[in-house]
Amino acid sequence: MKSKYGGSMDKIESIVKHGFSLAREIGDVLLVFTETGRTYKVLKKYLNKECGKNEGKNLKVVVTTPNEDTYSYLKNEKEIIPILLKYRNKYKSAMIKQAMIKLFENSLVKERDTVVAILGTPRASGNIDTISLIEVSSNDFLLRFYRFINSLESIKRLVVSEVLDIAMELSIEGKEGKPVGAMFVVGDSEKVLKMSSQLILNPFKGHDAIIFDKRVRGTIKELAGIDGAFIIGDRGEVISAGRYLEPLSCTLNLPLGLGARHYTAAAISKHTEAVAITVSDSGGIVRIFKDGEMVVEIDPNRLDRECFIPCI
Ligand SMILES: Nc1ncnc2c1ncn2[C@@H]1O[C@H](COP(=O)(O)OP(=O)(O)OP(=O)(O)O)[C@@H](O)[C@H]1O
Ligand SMILES: [Mn+2]
Repeated sequence: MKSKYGGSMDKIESIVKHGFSLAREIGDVLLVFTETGRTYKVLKKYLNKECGKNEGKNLKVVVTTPNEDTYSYLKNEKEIIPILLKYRNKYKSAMIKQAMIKLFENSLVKERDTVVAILGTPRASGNIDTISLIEVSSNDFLLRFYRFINSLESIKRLVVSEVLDIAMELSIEGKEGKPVGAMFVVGDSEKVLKMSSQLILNPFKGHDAIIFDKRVRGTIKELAGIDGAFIIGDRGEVISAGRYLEPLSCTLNLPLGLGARHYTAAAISKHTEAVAITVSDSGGIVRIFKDGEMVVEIDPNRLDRECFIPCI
């Protein structure tokens, strides 16, 4: 039977059925990707069926979508954990990476966990064609990100996750169709401010702006590309933009080819408790610096071989 979205229903049905039974057999988390919610509706039959019940197996079922309407529908569904993806990727591995980052940020996955993902070609709704096995501990990128995000105390983790979302959106969307660079310095702001000075009048002065506010998010994206860094407090307060960082000089062990933005980000993270997140304006790669090290490097869209996730 052809579904109105193109993929044949029987194919989708059997992928969901086998993905679910695989997850029950060897997985800790079942991660289902859906645009319209239809794949979830196929899964729901197995979740509710007597034999499908995950008795004695606390299998977490996460359903993720980039579609706000689908997300509001999923939020009312029992037995699943809905996650909203902030943007649509071009590649399956990038889509899985985005979802895995969300799972880490929400403490839904532990280091030794196995995740079974059911997905299709991104941006082609209804075309479920892949079951993927993700072992956090055997994937270098995922393991590094997992350990980084778990090294942060809970509030800071929320703030860093929000800033990382903004950085990833800037990387994907750019500004007026061109790549845009940015640097965000999160936490230990008193010390960071002492090690920096305003390049321009501070647009956030006196505004009590908070990073979780959608209007502030929009303002930051509008201002992205100006010289200097955004300074964000431990609780998400946006303290300044256009800030020139002058950290003490230090020897850093960074990959070759990075310039002043990245060196300064690493240096400020070495001399303070701050985490620095950069978006490169040549290529859009997002990098995270902590304790003077580049701990994570993410290219939200390129098919990143090194962390290509094996798909069945
Ligand atoms: N010390 C600093 N403090 C704040 N911002 C800085 C500092 N150094 C550089 N930047 C910002 O980084 C931008 C890019 O500088 P540069 O090209 O040297 O860095 P980069 O590491 O090569 O980054 P990109 O990959 O984006 O080109 C500068 O225009 C400036 O806005
Ligand atoms: Mn440069």
